[in-house]
Amino acid sequence: MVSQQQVARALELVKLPASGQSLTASGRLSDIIVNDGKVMVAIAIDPTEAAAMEPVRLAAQSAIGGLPGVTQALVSLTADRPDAKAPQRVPPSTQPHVIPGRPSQPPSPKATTIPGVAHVIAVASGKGGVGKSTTACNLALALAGLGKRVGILDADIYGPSLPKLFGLHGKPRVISGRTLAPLENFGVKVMSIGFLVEEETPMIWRGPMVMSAITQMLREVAWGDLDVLVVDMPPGTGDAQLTMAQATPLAGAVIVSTPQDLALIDARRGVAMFRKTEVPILGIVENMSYFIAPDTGNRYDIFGHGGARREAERLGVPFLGEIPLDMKLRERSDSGQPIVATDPGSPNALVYRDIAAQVWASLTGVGDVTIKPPPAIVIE
Ligand SMILES: Nc1ncnc2c1ncn2[C@@H]1O[C@H](COP(=O)(O)OP(=O)(O)OP(=O)(O)O)[C@@H](O)[C@H]1O
Repeated sequence: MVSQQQVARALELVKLPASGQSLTASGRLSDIIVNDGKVMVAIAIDPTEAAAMEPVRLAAQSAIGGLPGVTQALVSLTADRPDAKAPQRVPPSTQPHVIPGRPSQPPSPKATTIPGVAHVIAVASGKGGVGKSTTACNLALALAGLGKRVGILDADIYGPSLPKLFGLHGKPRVISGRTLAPLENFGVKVMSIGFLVEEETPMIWRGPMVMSAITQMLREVAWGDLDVLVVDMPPGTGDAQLTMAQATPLAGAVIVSTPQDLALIDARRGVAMFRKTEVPILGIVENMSYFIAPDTGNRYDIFGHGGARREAERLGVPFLGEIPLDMKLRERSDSGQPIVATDPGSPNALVYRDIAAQVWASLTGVGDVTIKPPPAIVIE
């Protein structure tokens, strides 16, 4: 098993071009994270040094990769965003590897697009546990059901749930160099940090490391041609989420909330965060909106149904739909059999399809998306 000390020693042999100083002694290294053969480290740079430091990054990566016991080395350059009064541009060819640090001066420069990907959308929530990942998963499947080419990226790297939701296990195949092949199920391409680290591993990340991991999953994955890439964002509206919203070329954001006042306050923060970064709000989804008792058919508004619709009206953003609290939905999600893929004709799957149609219409400006019921299966 490789240790942090061994990595630090290996990086002593990598020298900075200008001063000849060793990388380890330069004070530019972040914490070295070693996790079951995978090593992650970031090098702090000034944005103007991006091109000059790229060979250093590559040298560091191969020095770490050459250590016995290392299965994967991820080295990234990280830069604090330059002061707005004195904008400094990073050469486009090196942009993908430069990760902004703690943001200080909104708005940010727009992130570069991902070749082959027409629209990147975020699914976000102001707070955790409201069903953001469940919504992202079923929205992606519903978009695929509308005939779109869809990928989904798990940016919720503190608690990646897409492997479970999509019933996917195993490691992504390395296609060439650093490029990974996404995994695929139900016709949707999926990439998650959960494929790269063991399930039970506690994930301790520093801000720049979060960005570096997400940036690599965005840009060093062979997504191919996609109509939509859905990004399951980390929950919350802190610096990590703001930086993420700035560094990703987002065409829009879907906010997921439960109907309670407390959740709605957080959802409002989510809307404000995307507005600040000039990302259009595609709309708000109310999850766990109501509950229909399966035995009696009685309806219960457990969390006070309708709050998200009112909030959307107040904020002047579209209200996309209501997903009930539903045991079958939870069971299917938890067993890797998402409802839109495995029971596409069910009422809840149709709600997701309706939400997907509205999202697609907003992205493309096409308002005539009609929802056809899925084909009936005839057994003769
Ligand atoms: N409409 C629903 N009905 C029943 N259960 C649901 C519903 N939506 C989500 N759940 C369940 O709630 C739990 C949390 O959902 P999910 O992981 O999607 O939330 P999240 O907001 O992404 O959470 P986190 O912030 O922890 O990533 C899961 O067990 C999921 O199956």
